Amino acid sequence: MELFRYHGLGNDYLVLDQNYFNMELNPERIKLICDRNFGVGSDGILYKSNKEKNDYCVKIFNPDGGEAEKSGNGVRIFAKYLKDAGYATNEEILIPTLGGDVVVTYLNQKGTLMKVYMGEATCSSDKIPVIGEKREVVHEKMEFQGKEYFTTCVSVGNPHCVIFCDEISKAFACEVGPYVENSPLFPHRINTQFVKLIDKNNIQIEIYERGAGYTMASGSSSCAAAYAAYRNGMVDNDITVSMPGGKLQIQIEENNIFMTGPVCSIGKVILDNEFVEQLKEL
Ligand SMILES: N[C@H](CCC[C@H](N)C(=O)O)C(=O)O
Repeated sequence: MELFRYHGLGNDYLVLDQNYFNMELNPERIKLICDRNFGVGSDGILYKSNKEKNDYCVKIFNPDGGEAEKSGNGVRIFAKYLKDAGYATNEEILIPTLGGDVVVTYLNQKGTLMKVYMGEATCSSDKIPVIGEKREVVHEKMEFQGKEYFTTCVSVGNPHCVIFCDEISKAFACEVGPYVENSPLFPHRINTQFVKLIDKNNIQIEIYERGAGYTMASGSSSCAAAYAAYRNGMVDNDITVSMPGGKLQIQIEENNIFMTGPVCSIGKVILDNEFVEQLKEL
């Protein structure tokens, strides 16, 4: 059984292609594969099933075993895998995800840099979702861990809670993030970004992901944080998002979101039968 490791700005994923990994996935198997001590270790799994009628369809799983509607680094990685594995030969492809279709344009022959149409962003409470009456969740006071924060909530296919701060840090993201992720305000839980405004074209973020915790980078988080800053009138429509793992370029056209960034292939992982037997028991 083989799987393929990639990363997008230090947000690493394992690609499981049913042609090389012929085992059904379940939450327990996902958790063990993603475990950084007892398994291969990863920020998530990108699964290519043979059951889909569209060959480019991807299922996205978080290390906690839950399924995500979309992943920005994930779709860039999956597009690179499709090219590396010889499935994709065109310079532009459409990848269906649970949270809507994305369109990937390869910007070089190797496919290590690409521009992705991530779909439409929205702050509408019913689309995220956020409990309460239907409204635009922009600059709304919310309480987490007994403290009040002004938040802007965004869906780009998956849910995000964006909090603007004068200073941000990994420690702060890891302290507050779990309370936001699991707040009763968010029926599907939520990804959280802590955002420092640099200028009209630059923001810096720290990320606490739903089902994954702290990550070095996140494509959908970058889209959500940039869109939230745009909706609050803080930035223009061309924003560089800086994260601990690197930078992504976000462009906003009305509510349409475009993300440009790199992907890196790390290598193939061949699972020993001993570990495969462990997975089969789950
Ligand atoms: N944890 C996210 C999915 C991965 C997002 C992130 N890795 C990205 O690059 O967008 C969720 O549950 O919606």
